[in-house]
Amino acid sequence: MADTTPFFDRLKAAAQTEWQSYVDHDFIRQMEAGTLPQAVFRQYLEQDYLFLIQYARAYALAIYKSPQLSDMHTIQAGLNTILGEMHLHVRLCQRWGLSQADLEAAPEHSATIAYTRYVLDCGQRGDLLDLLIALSPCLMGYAEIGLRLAPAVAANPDHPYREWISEYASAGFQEAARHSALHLHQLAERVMAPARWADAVAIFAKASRLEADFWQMGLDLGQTRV
Ligand SMILES: Cc1ncc(CN)c(N)n1
Repeated sequence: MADTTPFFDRLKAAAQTEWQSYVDHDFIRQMEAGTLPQAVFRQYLEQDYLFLIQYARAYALAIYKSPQLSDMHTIQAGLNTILGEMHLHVRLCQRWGLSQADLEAAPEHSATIAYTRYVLDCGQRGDLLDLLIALSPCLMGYAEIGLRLAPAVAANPDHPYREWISEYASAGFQEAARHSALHLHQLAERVMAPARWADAVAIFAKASRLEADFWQMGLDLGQTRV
């Protein structure tokens, strides 16, 4: 009998260690507890803005790699979510006196380059499925983290990371993640040969590990630049 488990859930199960290292990173635990130092969050957020610019390029590449017009429409919705997300970064950074131009002029950290260029490379050398697998930890992981952290905000109206958590727990972001997961599943059903499974898991595991490295970069930078 064919496996009807959603493709994304199968990837998560196959790369459980890497996935957990991402969604249960110490950065997230400290954020949930409200103890994450602001210097760490700020370093992370500045790099995340640069990350999202490269991610938007990867979504544009996904449109280029789309075999069907319907794929393009779905990916365009994901791209809009990424571009919309950047308003949060601009808003929060403005409170620290950082303008959008300052953010764009900041140098990319090697962890930002490693992750984003890995994803872009998956798209350049592979097909749309390879690229969507490499992109999937981004939306789906933050949606999972947003839901997990939402009760901490509900319990504490003065939670220092209320705005950030609320963005990823929001109905709009959750819906975007659900749409992306469904699209990934439908595309895998259309084009995925069983022989590709090991490569698919390898891409997903690598992207999840690079997400974990991204949190770690925030923790490390925050310690050195207080
Ligand atoms: C590193 C990273 N990964 C995912 C997301 C959610 N779009 C993000 N903002 N930053």
